[in-house]
Amino acid sequence: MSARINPSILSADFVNLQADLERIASADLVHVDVMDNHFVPNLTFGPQMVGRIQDVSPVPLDVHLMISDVDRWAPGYAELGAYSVTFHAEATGDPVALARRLRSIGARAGIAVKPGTPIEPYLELLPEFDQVLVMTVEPGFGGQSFMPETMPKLQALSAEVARTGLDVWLQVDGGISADTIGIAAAAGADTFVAGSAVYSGSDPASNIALLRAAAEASTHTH
Ligand SMILES: O=C(CO)[C@@H](O)[C@H](O)COP(=O)(O)O
Ligand SMILES: [Fe+2]
Repeated sequence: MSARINPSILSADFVNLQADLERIASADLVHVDVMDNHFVPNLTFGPQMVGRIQDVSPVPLDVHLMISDVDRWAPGYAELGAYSVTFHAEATGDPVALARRLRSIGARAGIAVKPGTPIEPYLELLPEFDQVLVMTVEPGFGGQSFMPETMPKLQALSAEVARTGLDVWLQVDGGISADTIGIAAAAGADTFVAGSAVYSGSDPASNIALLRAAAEASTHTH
């Protein structure tokens, strides 16, 4: 497996975003955190801004919706061309219907769970999704500490992926660094979001390479 590294632009410079996007051209996807100050206590940007990011980004968009009323808003992100659109399980009453709608528009459909949300109810729904995002911090802010107690959810997901042979990506988001990425990779994650660990310091490209090497080293030894 080649580890996918998706830098989060939550840690980028919002007034020099195009330049900060070009600095992560060696990444697999760019992770775009949409927050509404309702589902989470923080506010970022909406469809107009994400549309412009889509226009200029050197890599495809991995949109993470931390918003309420997601059934209303998520399809618009698929329509503007996002490669994947991930919504929170806690924000919709019908995750399967929403995932089908996103796929019908042409996006990969992702479902995310907060640290306190169990994964068991979603295991049997895996064929409906292209990606599952296990939050490794409480959603809302970058720069928080990785929560290792979320790892059993990844182990359950990767066992189910192995059992079924489905091609579902297992993503982690929050507190991922060169020190923690190996823990998540060993538990079964294959797609890694990193904000502060990519944009801190002067060279995001070498941070991406470091993270990729650390994830792959850990995957190969397990
Ligand atoms: O969704 C979120 C936060 O809610 C993330 O995507 C953060 O942006 C990750 O930042 P770091 O923990 O890597 O600094
Ligand atoms: Fe995120």
